[in-house]
Amino acid sequence: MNKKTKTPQQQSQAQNQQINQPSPMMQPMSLQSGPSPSQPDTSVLDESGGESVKVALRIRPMNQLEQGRGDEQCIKAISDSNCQLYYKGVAKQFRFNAVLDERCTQQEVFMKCNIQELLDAALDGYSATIFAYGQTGSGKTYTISGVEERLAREKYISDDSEGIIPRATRYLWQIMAQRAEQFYVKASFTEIYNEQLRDLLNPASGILHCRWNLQNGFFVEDLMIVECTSYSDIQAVLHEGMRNRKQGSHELNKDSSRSHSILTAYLIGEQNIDGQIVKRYGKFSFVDLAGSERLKESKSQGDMIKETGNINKSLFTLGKVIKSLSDKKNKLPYIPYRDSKLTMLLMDSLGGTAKALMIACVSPSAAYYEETLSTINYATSTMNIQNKPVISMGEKDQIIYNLTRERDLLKMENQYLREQLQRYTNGLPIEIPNFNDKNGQKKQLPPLPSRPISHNQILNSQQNGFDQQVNPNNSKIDLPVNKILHEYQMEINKLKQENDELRNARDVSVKNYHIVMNENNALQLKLENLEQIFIGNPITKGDHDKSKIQEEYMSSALLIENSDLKKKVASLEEKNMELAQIARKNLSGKSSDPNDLHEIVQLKQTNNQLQQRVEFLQARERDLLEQIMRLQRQPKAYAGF
Ligand SMILES: Nc1ncnc2c1ncn2[C@@H]1O[C@H](COP(=O)(O)OP(=O)(O)OP(=O)(O)O)[C@@H](O)[C@H]1O
Repeated sequence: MNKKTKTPQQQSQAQNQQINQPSPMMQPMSLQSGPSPSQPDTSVLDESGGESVKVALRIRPMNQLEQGRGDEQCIKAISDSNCQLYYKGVAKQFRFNAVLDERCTQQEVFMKCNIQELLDAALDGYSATIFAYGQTGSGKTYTISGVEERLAREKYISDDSEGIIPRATRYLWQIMAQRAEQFYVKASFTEIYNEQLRDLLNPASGILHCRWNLQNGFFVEDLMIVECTSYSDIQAVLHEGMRNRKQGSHELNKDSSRSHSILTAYLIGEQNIDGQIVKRYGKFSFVDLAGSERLKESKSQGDMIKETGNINKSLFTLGKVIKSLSDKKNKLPYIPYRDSKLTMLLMDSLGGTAKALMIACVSPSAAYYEETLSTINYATSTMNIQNKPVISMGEKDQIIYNLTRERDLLKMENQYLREQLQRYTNGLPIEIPNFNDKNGQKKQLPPLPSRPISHNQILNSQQNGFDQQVNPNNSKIDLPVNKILHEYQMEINKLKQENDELRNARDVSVKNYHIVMNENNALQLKLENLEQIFIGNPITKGDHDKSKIQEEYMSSALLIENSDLKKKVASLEEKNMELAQIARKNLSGKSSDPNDLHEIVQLKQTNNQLQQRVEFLQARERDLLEQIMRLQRQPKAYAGF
């Protein structure tokens, strides 16, 4: 780890620059090739690109104190996402994105909270935050970092007890080595102690200030940001910070954290897109909050009483922020972010542009029922907070990025439409295109745009076109870049035109499909009706047995006069409808996707066959009617009936 001490002014400037522009002295990481383990983005997005803050509840095992007292359990997991809280024989159920019970290992926490997905997003340029919330001694530090005293030791040896930070950073380095971009990583570690900001990597710098600017929002001025060129560098950051973090010992936790800590990894990715270097500025923050406590329970003494007061005060403000963001009915006139340092620094993660995960930690003991209920209420409100995650990048890069994304999406869709139409013309079955290249490797889909887009938005953008046309006279963009942007725009316009034509051709085919489908249904119904008339009287060509026809006619005539017949006819019609539906399904095969154009070819063939059968039956019907008419003209034929 390279530690650099700067004058406060230099640091302030460097901070803003460093986050956005890696210093030329920084060594790019060596990249190796390998399969990309990147996962699909499974975040649920609303139409406006919003995404709720995810919440996992972790129940730690009973500790020695609780076991020794013979405490009863007040909370238990009943599924992967539900838990029950008991109080005086009454059980209340709560649902979270994940519920992790006392048997859940650290590795399972990492997997079940889908932390890899958040890390992938941070590498794509998003800001992501994981924060642990809960009563003192509930397992926040254990979850976020691991066993505190082990992490602070000079020689740290990794084991199963290690928490999210070591696992996440190790994952980051594995994935960075496999991705096509070049990454630069920096890290900072700060704590809020007694409502004052301190640098855990440079404690000598004293009390730091929280500032705000347009580019970064709230940030810690003069905070040391160190370059990390390897996993061991960031491990050293964790070790150094844990060593310097304010700790205290009280009745409920011998290693109680007396401060809120924030370890941030800045991930700057550089990607070459068609000869243009596009930069993205991802960020990952691991927040370990100090635990709330009741002085009566913790029996805190001396300075710790003041610390507890400050901890509880900032957590109270956090609660107000969460409440005002989540409770839409009782909205406060403003969100009280500025009421504490903690909420200022978490502004982006709560109701902002970051992806966020809260891990709410609780003790299972009934002795802390009230604290557990309070944590659950906070956690439940937090799930209602909507963030709007965005990728962070420069304006020029952003435009290029969005244009290439638009172009690639159009190319993909046009290729698919072309394939469909080609196959339809050749009468071949339609295949869903796979996105594998010739070597069987999964093709990388174009990266996400700055604002994640929903499927509808993709469709809309393809239907409505690229609304924000690039203005070639944009003075902020230099000339060569401007030319490139113009070329992109032209290419997109061409693709859009082709897309419109292909879509029209597809629409015509879909229309045909529906016409043929309806025709077939009508024919099928007709066929069923005709066949019903001849139930029990198989129709064979050349059947000229007159006496048989007479019988048929007479029994039919009587039936028609019978009032019960109407009911029978009605039920037969119902049956026919069912049969027609079954026939329809059989006709259309397994898929009823109107886009599946091959279906139309098959349907047309079936349609011809049905037409022939119906024509035959109609001829047969005419024949019978003629014979009936003839019989009517011979009254003797009825006499004996
Ligand atoms: N899931 C768990 N499995 C095993 N031990 C745990 C678990 N969770 C917590 N512990 C242990 O319980 C003790 C308290 O946990 P921890 O220090 O993480 O609590 P905390 O919520 O961070 O408390 P504080 O707010 O006081 O800092 C530690 O000794 C920790 O190792």
